[in-house]
Amino acid sequence: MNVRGEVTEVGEVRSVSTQYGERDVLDVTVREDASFHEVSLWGKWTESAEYLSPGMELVVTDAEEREYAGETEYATGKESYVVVEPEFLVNVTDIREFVQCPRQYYLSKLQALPLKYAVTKGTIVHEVFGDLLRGRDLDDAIDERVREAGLELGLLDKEFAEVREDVRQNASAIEGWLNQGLLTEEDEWRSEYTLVSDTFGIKGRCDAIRRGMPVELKTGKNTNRDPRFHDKIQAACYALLLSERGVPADTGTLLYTKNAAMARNEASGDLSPAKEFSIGKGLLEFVVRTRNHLAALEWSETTPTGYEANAKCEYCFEQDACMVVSGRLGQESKAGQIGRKLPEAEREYFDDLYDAIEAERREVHREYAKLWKQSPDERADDDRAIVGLEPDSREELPDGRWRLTAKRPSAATSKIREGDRVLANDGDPVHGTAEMARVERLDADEVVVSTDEPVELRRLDVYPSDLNVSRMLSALHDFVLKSEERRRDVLFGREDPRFESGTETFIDNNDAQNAAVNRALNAEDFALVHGPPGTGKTYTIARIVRELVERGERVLLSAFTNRAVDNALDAIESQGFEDVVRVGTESGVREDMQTYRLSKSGDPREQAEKLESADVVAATTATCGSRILRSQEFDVALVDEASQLTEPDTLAAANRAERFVLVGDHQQLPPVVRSGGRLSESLFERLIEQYPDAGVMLDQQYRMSQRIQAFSSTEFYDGQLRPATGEVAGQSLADIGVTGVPEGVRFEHVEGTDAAHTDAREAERVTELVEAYLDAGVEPGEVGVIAPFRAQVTEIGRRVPDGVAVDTVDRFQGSSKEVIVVSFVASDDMESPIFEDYRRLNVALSRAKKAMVLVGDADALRTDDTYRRMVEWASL
Ligand SMILES: Nc1ncnc2c1ncn2[C@@H]1O[C@H](COP(=O)(O)OP(=O)(O)OP(=O)(O)O)[C@@H](O)[C@H]1O
Repeated sequence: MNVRGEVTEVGEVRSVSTQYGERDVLDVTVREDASFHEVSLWGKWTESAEYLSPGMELVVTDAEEREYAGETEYATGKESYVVVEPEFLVNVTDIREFVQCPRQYYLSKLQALPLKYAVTKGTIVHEVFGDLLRGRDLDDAIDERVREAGLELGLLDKEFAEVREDVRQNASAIEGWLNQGLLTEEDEWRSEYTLVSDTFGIKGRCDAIRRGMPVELKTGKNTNRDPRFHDKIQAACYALLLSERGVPADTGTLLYTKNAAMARNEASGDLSPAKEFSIGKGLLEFVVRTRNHLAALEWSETTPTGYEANAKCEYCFEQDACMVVSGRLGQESKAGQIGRKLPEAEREYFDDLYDAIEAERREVHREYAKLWKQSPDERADDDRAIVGLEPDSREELPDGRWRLTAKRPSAATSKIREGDRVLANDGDPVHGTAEMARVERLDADEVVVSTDEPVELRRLDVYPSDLNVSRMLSALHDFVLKSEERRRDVLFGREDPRFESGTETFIDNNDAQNAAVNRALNAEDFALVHGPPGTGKTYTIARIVRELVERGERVLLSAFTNRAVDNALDAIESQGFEDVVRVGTESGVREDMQTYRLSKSGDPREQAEKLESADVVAATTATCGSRILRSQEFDVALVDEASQLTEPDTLAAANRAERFVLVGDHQQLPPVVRSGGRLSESLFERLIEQYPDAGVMLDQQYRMSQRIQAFSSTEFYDGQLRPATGEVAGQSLADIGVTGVPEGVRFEHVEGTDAAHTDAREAERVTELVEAYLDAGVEPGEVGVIAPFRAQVTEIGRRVPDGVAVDTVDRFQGSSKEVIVVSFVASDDMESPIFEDYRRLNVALSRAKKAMVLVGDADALRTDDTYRRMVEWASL
């Protein structure tokens, strides 16, 4: 049986004589639910004494059980593994690096892979390998895969023909091996296999499985008889995960594709590309112990020094980088330190944000653990999965991928959207078969996804990825260790931001907007544009971009969401400016902006030229951290929705440019982070508080009637917000031909219940109100309903007619409607916060143009000061 629980006590390692001689043993107490277990860890498992501490989670698999003095005791047996913090899912590639050197693992985490030919080529060769296994023609596969990497190759100054030849040499080795008769008809192949283990706390994607055994591809050479040790480790990880699924994988194969590509006379060693080795329990235990060590370092937030493993720094090609990082950040490292130590403030800042980012990563892992901790129904209720699918058809596509279709008996709500990358699976995403998939279509009664390999499509799961977390870390690294001193002086408050003087007229009907454009153009370091709801942020951004380009500057235009990036492009386009390149995935970019989208695939030179010559490049901040955009430099980075971005996310864009302009509103939604803490404050908010003079607030709004905007203006903008024109102020439903229904703002009292997150009675009332507006002639697309909880959104969604948008505040930010109904989910007290914080309330109350109805329990709402003022205002 497996023992799994929280460590409450760790003993001392003792040596005892047993029938096998002297052996070490470590006693640990583990709490599993309400009971405490004494567990003895024997032999090498005692190593964990060095890092095991109370509070950690521990698993002992196949523990031996015995009764002693009326108590059940457990001990590790021959088959056992001991796993520390299994919920922290360590990537197989990280274990491999950690074995090479823990410090290298740390550095890779910080620095992110740059654009490098070896990396791009490696990816292409892996893809061609998968294609060959799927039975594709070698030449076709090479042609297509090289083309697909066209943009990266072009930026690396590579020609199509040259890369083709290079890849061919590597791929021929594989093909030769596949054809060597080594493989018989019985060979069962499967390429790219996603494996996750909730017991061992490991996840990864194996290059291929042959007869149930792992095969790993390496695009390097190795003339020794044996595979390299760290390569073996990687294959052993997969073997461990496979054996957990009942496949006793005792052999691993490493394919070194460069081996056959070398001239025969070059080396005297073993030139066969494939090297097999046997995988014994000892190696698997080593893998688990290494993984434990890594997880424990992460748990205790300790920076590796390199001493943990017996790393040989003098042979390491990362030695210099390692010494610089440790020198500047004042870290202990086996390689030693060079470089000047950064000022204390910067080191503290680095440490604080590093910890915050890693805390966020742990939250992502916790989210991941819900894949097995929650039942399918719980996941569906939580909107994290679409369950109960019935596999319908599967079709192999010309490129060897698969299109899978399934029927969807119930169209429950979920976070999954078309274009998302999800985990498609047979009903059990962890122990069954699961494949990464792209959602092609999501209808009420059918789903269509595409995958590399077919699966029985019974369920789709949200796939929590820590890619964004990794990108935050490299943005932090780039800022602290690579940015200009001047930038750090300003952002760390040692110098004030500077502005050139001079004012010109760019916008003649709005003074604040004009001041904002001037501030942005005059900024030598950065400028801030504070834009409350509907004040023309996008309009102002478009004007700034156009003017910068006219002055010969290269601009990076970025925002948190694809939607905001596309909106800004739209505004730029409507100013008659079209020299723009949009970087993003096909599914992320809006249909009418596809013409600006730069495809990653194509002729290397042409694609690179398009990017490098573009005056304006537009992408989300997440994409700003990609290999492609990290190869580009700009004069100015202009970031919209900056108040919704974490500081490192904003830096990802700012790092790419000499100056930056942030546009946002810290009185609306803050950054969305799971862990809270330091990441919930945006750089925008920090800077506007530190340097109010660097910002300009847009004070005229083009959206709400006078009556609607009043509360938001007094509560959140010191009463400074005002309607831009008389028409905006005095607008009424009559302007759109609707009469006989209430305008302005109204409060509807509904008696509260003690139900926490839904209220059916209130949903009924909301529906009646919506119907009254529709009956009076308001188009469904012009009516919106906002509720604080998803459960209430579902409750209302199933009642109101199609076409009426019903959603949470987060989904409404940035949009507006003629009529808005806000459901406060009447409850009889204010125990659970309604809109989490007042900023969400501000967003909810500033979406309507002409009519807004607030529905809730007035007595309960009145117990909070802000809500009391709101009820009074709405009941006027
Ligand atoms: N100076 C201006 N003169 C005329 N119309 C303007 C001006 N500035 C903005 N507008 C108009 O006001 C409307 C709102 O502007 P915009 O979409 O730029 O606002 P926003 O602040 O980005 O909105 P949100 O709060 O939703 O992000 C648009 O229709 C825009 O054309």
